[in-house]
Amino acid sequence: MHIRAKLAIMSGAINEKSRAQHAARVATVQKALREWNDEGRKTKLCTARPGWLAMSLRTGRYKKTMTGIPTHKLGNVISINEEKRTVFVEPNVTMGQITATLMPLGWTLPVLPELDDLTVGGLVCGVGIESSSHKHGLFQHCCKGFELVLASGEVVSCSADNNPELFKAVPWSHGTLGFLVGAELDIVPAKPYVRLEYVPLFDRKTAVETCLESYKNTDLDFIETLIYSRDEMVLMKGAMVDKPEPGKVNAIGTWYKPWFFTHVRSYLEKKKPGVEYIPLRDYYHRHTKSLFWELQDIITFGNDLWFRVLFGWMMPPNHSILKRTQTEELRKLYEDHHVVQDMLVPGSKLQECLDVQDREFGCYPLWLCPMRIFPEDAGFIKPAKNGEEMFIDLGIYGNPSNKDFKPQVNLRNVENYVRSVEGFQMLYADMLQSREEFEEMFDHKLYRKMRKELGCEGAFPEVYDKVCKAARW
Ligand SMILES: NC(=O)C1=CN([C@@H]2O[C@H](COP(=O)(O)OP(=O)(O)OC[C@H]3O[C@@H](n4cnc5c(N)ncnc54)[C@H](OP(=O)(O)O)[C@@H]3O)[C@@H](O)[C@H]2O)C=CC1
Ligand SMILES: C=C(/C=C/[C@@H](C)[C@H]1CC[C@H]2C3=CC=C4C[C@@H](O)CC[C@]4(C)[C@H]3CC[C@]12C)C(C)C
Repeated sequence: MHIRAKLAIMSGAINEKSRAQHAARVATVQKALREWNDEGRKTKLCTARPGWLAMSLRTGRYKKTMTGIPTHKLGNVISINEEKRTVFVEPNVTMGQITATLMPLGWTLPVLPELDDLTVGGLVCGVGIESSSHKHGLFQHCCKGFELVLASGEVVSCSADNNPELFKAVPWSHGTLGFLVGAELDIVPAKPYVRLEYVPLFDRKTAVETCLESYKNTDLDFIETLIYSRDEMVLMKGAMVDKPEPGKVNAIGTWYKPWFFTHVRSYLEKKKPGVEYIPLRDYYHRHTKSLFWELQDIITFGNDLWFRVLFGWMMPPNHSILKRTQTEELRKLYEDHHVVQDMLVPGSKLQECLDVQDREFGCYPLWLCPMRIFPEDAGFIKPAKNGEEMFIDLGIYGNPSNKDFKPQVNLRNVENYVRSVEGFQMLYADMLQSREEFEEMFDHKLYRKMRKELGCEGAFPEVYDKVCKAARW
């Protein structure tokens, strides 16, 4: 089957047919926009993808008041160009779909964010990061081109050579310049296994130095750190390989296997490094089964052996079902007593940033994922003034141990700190900054220029108006 699929793709037969089907689906987006124009542009626009499907704790209030454009009906992989090493996909294609489609053909994405349900549209118009970002940058840096439908209904394409300003302005724009209907993404050869080296580290200062040094190693395909307490962390260094060493394969994605973060923690208990060979797809989706470590607060016995053996195949509960069935009380509980945040800070500030995290939240475990911000790619994000390219995503997910935790105080303090070190906040999470503070964190120059040129005012809200606290519940 895979060989036949490959032959058909190479002959172009599938590519041509699906391109025609894609054009028909784009026409439905254009039609919706024409109707909105004909009806006198009564409200602003957003996508019609229901808010509870979004990979965020929150749901946009604006979904109820704005006109929804049905981009979420576009969910197919359209064509693969093995010579050019690209794949053309529609915006509602998910990361799970991408690995299932590309890997049997021997390809993968350079940056493949790890939760199965993340969509290309959300990662392009928001931001995407993964443990290969120390080498390849953000999801946006692995995109060759975008196809958009503007508020007027016109279809435009952009890439580094064609319409380069629009190309730079789309990432982080949250659907406020136009509707993404297609994206051409880089692909790279996939190997069947990841050789993963686990390195337990015990003293914060030296551990952070060791991590920062390793993050520079672009010979590694993957690198990340999980931090379990002030002075306990495990650095993981991964490289794609063709063949595993006998007896060292660990298919961590199998339903009865322990949650990945608990498996990683076992290296702290053993107090010595180790090497395993993990099937590539299992590696990519290693944090999916336990939603990082969020599932331990939802199904407290979810990692017990009996549960894994009997019900592990059902995990994780779909985040959108959890959102859809969330009561107001539970929502409030999460809002007041739970942190889900990703702060992108310059590497040189990591030590300090961990201290700020301890003081304001005191959440553990933490996720460290290094990433590059290249000066030439800057758009909504500004490169560091001192030329530093290595940033670290500090992922904070869990219940704060700070007994006096108040989001309005402690999250605000962390946001202020991140802004003061020229860092960035990922915008899928609660964002409490004022409009002025937000404009200090993110560069609005190119964005505003594009909004003017494309006639976005009156058609789309600004990013701030989609991501601030008042816009979501
Ligand atoms: N590893 C990672 O990188 C992770 C990233 N995330 C975050 O989750 C989000 C992605 O989640 P996902 O559920 O896929 O996406 P979302 O539905 O959350 O969309 C994110 C933003 O992109 C806009 N958008 C999505 N598709 C389109 C489109 N076709 N055209 C125009 N605008 C669009 C949405 O607009 P609208 O609100 O109008 O629908 C929204 O503002 C990103 O913001 C990402 O940063 C979360 C977890 C992990
Ligand atoms: C951004 C990153 C990772 C983020 C994840 C840890 C969170 C992204 C979306 C979060 C969730 C969405 C909805 C939920 C429903 C609630 O009832 C329970 C919590 C949750 C499952 C919540 C949990 C955390 C997320 C999965 C990195 C990788 C850049």
